[in-house]
Amino acid sequence: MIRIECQPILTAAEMRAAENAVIATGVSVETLMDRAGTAIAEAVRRLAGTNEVLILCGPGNNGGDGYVAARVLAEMGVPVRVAALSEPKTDAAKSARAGWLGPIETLAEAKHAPILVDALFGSGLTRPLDAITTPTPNRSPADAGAQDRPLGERLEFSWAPASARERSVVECLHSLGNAALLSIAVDLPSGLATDSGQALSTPPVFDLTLALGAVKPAHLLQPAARYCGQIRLLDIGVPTVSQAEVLKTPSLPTPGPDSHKYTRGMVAIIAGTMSGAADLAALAAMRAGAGYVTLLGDSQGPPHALVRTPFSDQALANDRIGALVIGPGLGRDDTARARLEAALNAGHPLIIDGDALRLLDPDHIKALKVPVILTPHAGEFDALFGKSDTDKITRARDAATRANAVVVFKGADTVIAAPDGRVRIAQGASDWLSTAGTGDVLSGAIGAMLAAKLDPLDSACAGVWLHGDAARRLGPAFIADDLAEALRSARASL
Ligand SMILES: NC(=O)C1=CN([C@@H]2O[C@H](COP(=O)(O)OP(=O)(O)OC[C@H]3O[C@@H](n4cnc5c(N)ncnc54)[C@H](OP(=O)(O)O)[C@@H]3O)[C@@H](O)[C@H]2O)[C@@H](O)CC1
Ligand SMILES: [K+]
Repeated sequence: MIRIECQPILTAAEMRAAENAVIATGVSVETLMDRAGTAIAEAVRRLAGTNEVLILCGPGNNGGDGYVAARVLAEMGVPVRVAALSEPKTDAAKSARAGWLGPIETLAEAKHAPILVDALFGSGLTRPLDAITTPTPNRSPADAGAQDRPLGERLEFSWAPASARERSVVECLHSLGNAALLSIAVDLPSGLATDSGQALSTPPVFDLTLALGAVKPAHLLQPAARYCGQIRLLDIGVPTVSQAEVLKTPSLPTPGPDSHKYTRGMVAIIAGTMSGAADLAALAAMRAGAGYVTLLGDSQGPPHALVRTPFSDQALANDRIGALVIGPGLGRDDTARARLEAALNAGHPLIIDGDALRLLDPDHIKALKVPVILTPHAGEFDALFGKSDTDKITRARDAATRANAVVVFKGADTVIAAPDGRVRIAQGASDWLSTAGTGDVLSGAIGAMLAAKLDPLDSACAGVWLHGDAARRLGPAFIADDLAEALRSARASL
């Protein structure tokens, strides 16, 4: 089981292409399925101990992985049962099914077990699970329970119309998941759309998802990601490359004996109508490691290390400024517009956030000759680039190309896109980040990275990573001031 940090992220089609490339070298689908099922069985055995395992198998290759895992677990001596939704449809899944010599229960009648393994649907799911009625096996009501059926006896399913007494697949999955001590999804929790991260149906929240061969967008994008629990990658011998990767822990420059405040980087923050937001960005820039932070605008108070200067074209012209942050608390009045115009023309690398994003034209940004990082949340993104039903990765990538800027599309699933198509997605954001001022903190942290001369994509990634790590350290109910302070601990952990 491999941690997913830094791993390539593949869509369903990209994963199929990667598998087909391996198949073209003479490796059969059955071999890939055998590798997948064996890796699943090994992972499950480590977690299950002596507990009984129930594996739910669907009609496609995800179900095939489940049958292989069941066979291998049984060979390992782990108590295992199988429940199926229907007969397998693909040749590989049929062959995997044939290798399982134990009985098969119906999903609707399956009794729970301490360990639940969901191999109903993976990357092939195209429609909601509720569209499925539970199948009924062709056997008499007097027939004994499936568990008592002799080894190897086949159970033929037929598809019956839904009746009031039939349980939907979603209901079965929830009730078995709720009763389990540990629930594990094979590749993806059943019900999730691989590429968009939408929940076509609502699965239970799993404890662990075992991604096969590669991380998929649904492991990271909301709402899908919330159902995955911990995510681990299983290697099935399929080489993968992608321009999209899971955000990694940054490697940041540390000061040496020759360092001084300017070599560590000077960040200027432009204040506006709500100076507290600019104060938060400034504090964050300092705690993220900037050598010199100046706040241009009308504000007072600690910390004393923050250099407060009235806004002027002359103050903005300081050629030591390595990153200029504009937007937090800027307002949207004429003064705000004038300050934004001055910032765009100042010739410094820019982080544009908050109110400034509401005043911008993306095609204007494209014409700028300096590195630009935009940090919109969903509302600001829609206002700047327009609404769309397309997935978040594609939207962020298209926006980055259109504006010729790094775009940090914020949220519980922050997507960072560069104009050249590279994408990084953060995982495991704290839900407690949903509080006022955390966006201001992020813009300051990114400012510190850009001023330290990291390239724009690396700056955005490092800022998002530090921000996420600081939030995790704080636990519940922190405020943005705490978050800015905690950036120091996040940096110290590197
Ligand atoms: N390819 C490889 O080399 C390897 C692939 N691997 C594994 O394969 C998985 C992908 O397999 P997959 O493509 O067969 O898709 P899967 O998720 O099993 O489901 C598709 C089936 O479900 C059906 N179906 C869809 N929606 C439905 C609905 N709502 N209600 C009812 N039915 C529905 C659909 O029917 P159809 O849409 O064609 O009518 C089809 O029969 C992947 O996640 C990984 O686990 C590994 O073994 C490694 C090697
Ligand atoms: K699954």
